[in-house]
Amino acid sequence: VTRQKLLPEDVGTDDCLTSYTYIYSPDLLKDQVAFITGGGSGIGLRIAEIFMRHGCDTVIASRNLDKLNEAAKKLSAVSGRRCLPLCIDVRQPDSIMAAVDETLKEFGRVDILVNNAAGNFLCPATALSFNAFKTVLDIDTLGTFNTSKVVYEKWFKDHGGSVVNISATLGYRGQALQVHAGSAKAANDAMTKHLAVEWGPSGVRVNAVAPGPISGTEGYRRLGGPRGEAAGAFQSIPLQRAGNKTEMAHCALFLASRASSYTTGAILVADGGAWLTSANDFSMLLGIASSKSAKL
Ligand SMILES: CC/C=C\C/C=C\C/C=C\C/C=C\C/C=C\C/C=C\C=C\C(=O)SCCNC(=O)CCNC(=O)[C@H](O)C(C)(C)COP(=O)(O)OP(=O)(O)OC[C@H]1O[C@@H](n2cnc3c(N)ncnc32)[C@H](O)[C@@H]1OP(=O)(O)O
Ligand SMILES: NC(=O)C1=CN([C@@H]2O[C@H](COP(=O)(O)OP(=O)(O)OC[C@H]3O[C@@H](n4cnc5c(N)ncnc54)[C@H](OP(=O)(O)O)[C@@H]3O)[C@@H](O)[C@H]2O)C=CC1
Repeated sequence: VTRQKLLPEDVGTDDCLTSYTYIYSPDLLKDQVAFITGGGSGIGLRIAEIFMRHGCDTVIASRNLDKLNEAAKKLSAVSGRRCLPLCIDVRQPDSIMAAVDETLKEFGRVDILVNNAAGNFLCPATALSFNAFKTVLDIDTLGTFNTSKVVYEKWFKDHGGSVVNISATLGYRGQALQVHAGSAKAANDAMTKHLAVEWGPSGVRVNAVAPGPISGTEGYRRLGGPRGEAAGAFQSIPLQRAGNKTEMAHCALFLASRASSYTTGAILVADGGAWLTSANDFSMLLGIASSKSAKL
C-alpha cells in the first residue's frame, strides 16, 4: 500500500508553472480584474498566475517596475490574459491612488484586491531599531489599510468587491526574532474583521489567508527556510513539510471568488497545522537566540 502524499504539484520555475491541473472551473474569475500588491514575485506572482489562468486580468503593483514588467510578460504569455504592471509603494497613498486610477482607465473595473506586499527579516527585539519596527508596520499594516481604503473609495463602495489579505500564523503562539512581523500581521487579522463588518453592507467581503512556511520565496529564504528544512525542522509540522506557492494561490482564489460568497471576516489558516504543534521558534532552530547582530 502506498501512503498518499499530500503534496500537490508545484511544477515550474520560480516565476511561472510549466504545467497546471485545474481544481476549480477555469471560468471561475472570467473577465474579472484583480489588483495584487507585491504581485511581481513569490506568493503574489503565483496568485496572479492562478487568477489569470481562471480568466482574470490583473494589475501587479510594487516598487520595482523592471521586475514587474518582466513578470507581466511571462504572466500574459502563460495565461493569454492582460497584466498591467504598476509602480507603487504601499506606504505612499498618492502612488496607490494613481495606480487605481490607471487600473480603472485601462480595465474599467476592479473586482478583487489582494494585499500581499510585506517586508520581513529575522532580528532580536533588542537589536531592532525603532525605525526598523516602524518600517515593517508601515509596509505590512498601514500598507494594507492604505490600499484597501483607496480601492474601496474609488470602486468597491459602489460596486462591491472582494479583499484578500495575506497574513501569517507566525504570531499565533509568539516567536523570537519576529516581534515586528508578528505584531504587524496580528493587526492585519484584526483589520480583516473590522473592515468585513464595516464594508459588508456595501457588498464587500474581506478575508485573509494565513500561511506557515512557504518555500520558493524571498520570505522563506530570509527567514531561514532552507536551513530549517535541512535541519529537519518541518518534521514537527503535522503535514511534515513547508507549503508551496500554488497552495497559497488556491486559498486566495477560493476567498476572492464566488466559491466563498457567504464568507467574510474569515482567516483561512494554511500552514500544514504548524502553529498547533510546532516548536516554531526560529532562534532555537537557527541557533541565534543570543545574537546581538541587527542584520541576521
Ligand atoms: C520561513 C520559515 C522557515 C523556517 C521555519 C521553521 C520552522 C517553523 C515552523 C513553523 C512556523 C510557522 C510559521 C512561520 C513561517 C513563516 C514566516 C512568516 C512571515 C513571512 C513574511 C515574509 O516573508 S514578508 C516578505 C519578505 N520579503 C521582503 O522583506 C522583501 C521586501 N523587504 C524590504 O524592502 C526591506 O527588507 C525592508 C523591509 C527593510 C524595507 O526596505 P526599506 O524601506 O528600504 O527600509 P530600509 O531603509 O532598508 O530599513 C528600514 C529600517 O530597518 C532596518 N533593517 C533593514 N533590514 C534589517 C535587518 N535585516 N535586520 C534588522 N534591521 C533591519 C534598517 O537598518 C532601518 O533602520 P534604521 O534604524 O537603520 O533607519
Ligand atoms: N514565504 C513565507 O514563508 C511566508 C510569507 N508570508 C506572506 O506572504 C506574502 C508574500 O511573501 P513572499 O512571497 O514570501 O515574499 P516576497 O519578498 O517575494 O514578496 C514581497 C512582495 O512585496 C513587495 N513589496 C515589499 N515592500 C513593498 C512596498 N513598500 N510597496 C509595494 N510593494 C512592496 C515586493 O516587491 P518590490 O520589492 O518590487 O516592492 C515583493 O513583491 C507576504 O505578505 C508575507 O508576509 C506569510 C507567511 C509565510
